[in-house]
Amino acid sequence: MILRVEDLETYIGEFHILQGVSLEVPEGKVTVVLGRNGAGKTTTLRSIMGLLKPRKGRIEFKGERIDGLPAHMVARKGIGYVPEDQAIFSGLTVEENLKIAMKGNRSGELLDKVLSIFPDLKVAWQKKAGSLSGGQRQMLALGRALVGENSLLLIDEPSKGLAPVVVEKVAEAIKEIKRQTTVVLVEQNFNLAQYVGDRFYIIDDGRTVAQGEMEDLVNNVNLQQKYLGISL
Ligand SMILES: Nc1ncnc2c1ncn2[C@@H]1O[C@H](COP(=O)(O)OP(=O)(O)OP(=O)(O)O)[C@@H](O)[C@H]1O
Repeated sequence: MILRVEDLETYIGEFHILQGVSLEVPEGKVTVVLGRNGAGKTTTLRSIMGLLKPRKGRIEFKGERIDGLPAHMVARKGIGYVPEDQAIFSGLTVEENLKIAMKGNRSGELLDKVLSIFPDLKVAWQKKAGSLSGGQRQMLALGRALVGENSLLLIDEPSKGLAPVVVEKVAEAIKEIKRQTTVVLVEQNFNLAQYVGDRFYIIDDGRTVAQGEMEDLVNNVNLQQKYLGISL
């Protein structure tokens, strides 16, 4: 397991938001985190990333404890985070956004790979990120996390606000990303989750309530109705 999260408890102010989240993330796979609005999915990613400090529990990355470390240290260990609101620099070009994210890596090999996954970015190379479409901005956010040579990516709802045809592109991109990097994906779009996911976790009311192979969830209508509000 590249990442283990055990019985995590996180407060936001006085609110006890996470009350026991556990995850085991196998290397080279996409682990999807599902759950209703407000269940605690984003809070889980932010806690792993060191943006929120958990009050209890432990987080191990490659066998080493990372809970309590500040976010820049967690990032340095090789965990990339693509938040819902896409951390990109609107005033900079696509090229500048990617080159900043490359840190010390100058080989260009990773950049070539990223541009082959996202050919749209090559076309928009000299455009300001702020002038891109929603789909292109999402691809730039994913591209930035990828060129940063991370061994784990935490991706929060990449399909949010995108048209179905663009969601398909994002899905294909995540399949490609999986060939290079382990992924933890928070996603409300069940079709996308099903298409790219290998394993799943369901979080409800700040707790892990179910886990398993994605295929088992696809076949378990009861579980889908109980926690995801999917009615068939
Ligand atoms: N700054 C905050 N202050 C108080 N409560 C917060 C704050 N941020 C989040 N919460 C609460 O924490 C709970 C979990 O939020 P979180 O964003 O982790 O949920 P989520 O599962 O990612 O849902 P969504 O899909 O709506 O983003 C929610 O009830 C939310 O209202």
